[in-house]
Amino acid sequence: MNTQPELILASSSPRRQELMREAGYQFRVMSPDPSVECGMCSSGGPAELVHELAMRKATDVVKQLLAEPRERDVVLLAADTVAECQGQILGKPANEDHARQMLELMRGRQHHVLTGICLWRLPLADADQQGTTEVSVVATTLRMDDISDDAIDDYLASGAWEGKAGGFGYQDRLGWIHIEHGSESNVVGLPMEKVTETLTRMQVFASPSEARIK
Ligand SMILES: Cc1cn([C@H]2C[C@H](O)[C@@H](COP(=O)(O)OP(=O)(O)OP(=O)(O)O)O2)c(=O)[nH]c1=O
Repeated sequence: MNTQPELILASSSPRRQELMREAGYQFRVMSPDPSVECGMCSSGGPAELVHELAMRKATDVVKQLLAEPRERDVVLLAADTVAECQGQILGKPANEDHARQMLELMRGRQHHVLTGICLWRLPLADADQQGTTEVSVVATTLRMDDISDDAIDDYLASGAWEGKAGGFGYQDRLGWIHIEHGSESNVVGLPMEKVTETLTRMQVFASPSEARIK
């Protein structure tokens, strides 16, 4: 009998799925409804925003989960990532012009990428089905070179900005965005150091053989 809790990644982000697979975790993917991100006020700053959004995404998927029969404990992971530059919070760009504005703001400047993660343990034998949650926010500091308009145009034409907070993908190895300090995986959607530490405490372990095969 499998005594480990079932791990659920509450995210439709391909990069988050890849990071968890690379680390050797076995998990099921469930997607939070994108509407949970609507109407959020960011006046509290980026850390408060990603904290709240990670919680909202997790809550949405817990609701979906409680509607299905379960045989074992569940541990669920949800996350939200934004960039911040000069006090402006930069989420996923709505279109190419929006992505251009973000890149123009960040060029030649230091900026931050923050990811909020919510880990939610839902035991089977929990009468009120509340479980326990742990929320953390991790920040990474980056700097973008003072790139030309042409370089921005080329990147935008590639379409690689789509669906990425701040309008760039660090994983695209652009050569003009550098990490000054902090976690690299945090930039692309999950602070794996923090995720692994918290999952280990919740008795969820990666399978070393899976990690080696990758
Ligand atoms: C900064 C940065 C972000 N990203 C991605 C990670 C996230 O998928 C996305 C930020 O949007 P999120 O709203 O955090 O996540 P999502 O909408 O893609 O997925 P879900 O809500 O279902 O979990 O930006 C990169 O892939 N590379 C980067 O360098």
